[in-house]
Amino acid sequence: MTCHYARRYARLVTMSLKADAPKAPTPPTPPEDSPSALADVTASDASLRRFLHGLPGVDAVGLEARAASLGTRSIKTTAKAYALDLAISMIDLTTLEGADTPGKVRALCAKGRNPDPTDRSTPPVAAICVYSDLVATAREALAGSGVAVASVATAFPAGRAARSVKLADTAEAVAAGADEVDMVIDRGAFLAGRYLSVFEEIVAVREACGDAHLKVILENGELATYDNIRRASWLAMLAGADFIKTSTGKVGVNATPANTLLMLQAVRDFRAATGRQIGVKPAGGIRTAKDAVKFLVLVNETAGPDWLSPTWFRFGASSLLNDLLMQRQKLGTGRYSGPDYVTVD
Ligand SMILES: O=C[C@H](O)COP(=O)(O)O
Repeated sequence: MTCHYARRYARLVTMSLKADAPKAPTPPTPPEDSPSALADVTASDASLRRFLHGLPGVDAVGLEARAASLGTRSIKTTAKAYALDLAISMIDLTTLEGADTPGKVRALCAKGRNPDPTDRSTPPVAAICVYSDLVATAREALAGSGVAVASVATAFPAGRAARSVKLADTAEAVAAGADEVDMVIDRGAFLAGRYLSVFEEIVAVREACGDAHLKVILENGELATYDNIRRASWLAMLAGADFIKTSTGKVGVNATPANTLLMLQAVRDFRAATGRQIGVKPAGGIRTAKDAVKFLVLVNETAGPDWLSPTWFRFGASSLLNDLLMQRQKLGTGRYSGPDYVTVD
């Protein structure tokens, strides 16, 4: 990347980060020279480092204050009904336990495709997310439902394996019928500043995905700083991620309003710079309808309404659906059902 491009992109990002209001919903026309500019950015370890370290530093206090203030917004009852259904339709209903069985995955698939058998107006979830060896089971259980199969891959959650193993893991998941692959980045390489190695690995996994969508998990809880989360977001987007995802759900700090807000800014700015829209998936620790609605407010106010659909925003969650169903039922009938209303996963 030339200094000219570094300055130009840094300026563009700085400008768009200054505005609090969401951007216009129509994707802007990308700069005419954007492909060559992006190729320059990733031409070498040095140019990639220059670009990532040229991104504006994150004002941590401002970021957290903004996330907290958006979290206090209340929404009207009519908007709440819409928000609950939207949140359900955005769930990647997840089971990622060592003790997972085909039976458990089949039960989860049945729940995901028809979350409330007493109310057929309840939308299905977006996807069922499982380990790669259970993809075939999920594929069969979801046949004809329109619910996607997502598979974690690349030696999830640690990502500590040879690249050949990670690529084989990805290829197997896709061959078994995964529509979406959730990979983890090599945090060790990232934190050591070996950005090009992380970039190349994402590119290789992207290739192994074929037509499957690629979600790139940054594992924010291990990246130590907000500046690193911004850098990792840009790195993943430059490498061809379809989605950037906060966390595996397996470390101490997972999705937070602040780190999700930061990633929403990144996808907004990336689209302004390149014309390419990338999705965002907060995952881990999102368990209540109240929290889900707060995240939807963040999406609307930061990236904008273009991201308010399952195509561009997902919740990675194992138990959020239960609370959304309880709140949905309360909204419809004025009371909560008994404890048997939702299945316990
Ligand atoms: O990607 C999804 C997470 O692993 C699920 O986390 P959770 O059990 O905290 O909802």
